[in-house]
Amino acid sequence: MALNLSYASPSLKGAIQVPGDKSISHRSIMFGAMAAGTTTVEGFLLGDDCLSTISCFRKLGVEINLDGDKVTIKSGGERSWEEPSEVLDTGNSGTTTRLMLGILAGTSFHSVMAGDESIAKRPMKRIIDPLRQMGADIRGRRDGQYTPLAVQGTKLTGIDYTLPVASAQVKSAILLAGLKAEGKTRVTEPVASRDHTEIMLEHFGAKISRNNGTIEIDGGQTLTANHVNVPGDISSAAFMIGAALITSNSEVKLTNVGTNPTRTGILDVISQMGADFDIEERQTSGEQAADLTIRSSALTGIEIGGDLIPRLIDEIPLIALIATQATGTTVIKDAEELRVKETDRIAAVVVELTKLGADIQATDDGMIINGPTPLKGESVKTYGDHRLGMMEAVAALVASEEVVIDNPACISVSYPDFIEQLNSLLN
Ligand SMILES: O=C(O)C1=C[C@@H](OP(=O)(O)O)[C@@H](O)[C@H](O)C1
Ligand SMILES: C=C(OP(=O)(O)O)C(=O)O
Repeated sequence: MALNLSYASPSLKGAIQVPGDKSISHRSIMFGAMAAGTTTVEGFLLGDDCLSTISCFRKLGVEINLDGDKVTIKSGGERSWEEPSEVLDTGNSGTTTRLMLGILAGTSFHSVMAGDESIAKRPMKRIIDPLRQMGADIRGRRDGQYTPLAVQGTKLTGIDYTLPVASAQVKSAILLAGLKAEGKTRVTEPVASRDHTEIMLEHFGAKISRNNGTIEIDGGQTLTANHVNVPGDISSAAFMIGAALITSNSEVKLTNVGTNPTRTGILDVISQMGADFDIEERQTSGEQAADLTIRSSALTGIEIGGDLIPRLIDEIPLIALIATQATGTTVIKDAEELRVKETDRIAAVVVELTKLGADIQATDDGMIINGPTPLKGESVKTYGDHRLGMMEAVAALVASEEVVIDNPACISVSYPDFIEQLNSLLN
C-alpha cells in the first residue's frame, strides 16, 4: 500500500533512540551461533534483514530466542549444526548472503541459499572467487555470480588476498572462512571499510592482528560465547540527521548512536557542509557510541569521494537529498558500488529526486547536485529499497505538496518504526 505524506513547514523537536545497528546485529547472531555456549544480545535490530539471519541459523538447528530487542543464542558451536533440509532464505539481505557464504564454506554439510528478486541480481563472485581459492565448493548461476547458491562444505586453506573492491562483506566472508581454515589467512584492503567483524572476532576471543590495512587470522580458533551490546545504527540515524538539518527551527537529539570511526563519514560530510550539531561521547563496553544533537542548518555544497566513500556508502541517498537543499554544487564520486546495492542507487536517486524538482545528474560513479532547489509533491518509487523509501519520506518534509511513496513496506528491512519515529518529532 502506498504512503501519502504531507507536511506543512514542519519543525522537528525531541529525542529518539534509533534502532540497533544492522551490521552489528547480523554479526551478533552469526558469532553467537558459531560460539559454543549462550550468547546474549541487547539492542538487537528487529529489521527484516536481521530476522533473515536468525531464520537461516534456526534452519541449522541453532536455538535463538527473541524478547523485544534482547536475543539469546544457545549453540553447541559449529560442530552441532545440522545440514539444513530447506533453502536458507536470505530475503533482501546482502550481508546475510555474503557473510554466510564464508561461514557455510567450511562446514561438513550441504546448504543452499537464495533471497528475493533484488538479492538475485547482486554480485556474489567477489565472495566466491577468494573462497574458491581457499578450496570452497560453491555453485551458482553464471559460475557463482548469482543466487541461488549451493555450498558443499569442505576443508579450507588460508589465503593471502587483496580486496579488489572496498567491501566489508567480502573482507568479513574471508575472515570468517579463515577462522576455520588450515593455516593463516591474510586480507588486505585498499581503503578501510567497516571493521565490526574484526572487533567482534576479538570480543568472542579470537586472536587477529591488524596492521596498515592488513588483517591476519590463524585458522582453527574457536569462539567463546559473550554478551553483545548493539548501539543505534548511524545509517538509520542519518535520516533523522538529514530531517533535522533541512527543516526550519528543528533540534533533534539521537541517543546512543554507534560512532565507530569506519562508519562516521556522514558526520564529516555534514560538518564540512556547515551543519550545526554536537556530539557527546558515551561510556560504552563495546563499540563506540555517542548522543548526537542536530539543529536546522544552512548548508553548502561540497565534494565527496575517495577514502570517505566506504565510511558513508549507505548514507549517499540521504546525502543527495540534503545536497538539494544546500547552496552550491555537491559532487559525489568514487561511489560506483552504489550501482550494485538493493537497487542501482545512482539511477534510482537521480530519477526520483528529479521527479521532486531537484537539479541532479548521474555520473558513472556518483552524482552532481546543484542547490538549493525547492521540492514539489509527486509520486515516487522505492524500487523495494529501504534507503530510497526513507530518503523520500524525509524529502516529503520539505516538499510543497503531498509526496506519495509507492512501496514503503521495504523500510522495515532496516528501520521498522521509521515513519512513526519521524512523526513523533513533529511539532
Ligand atoms: O558488512 C556490512 O555489514 C555491510 C557492508 C556494506 O556493503 P559492502 O561490503 O558491499 O560495501 C554496506 O553497504 C552494507 O549495508 C552492510
Ligand atoms: C546495502 C545494504 O545492505 P545489504 O548489503 O546487507 O543488503 C544497506 O543496508 O544499505
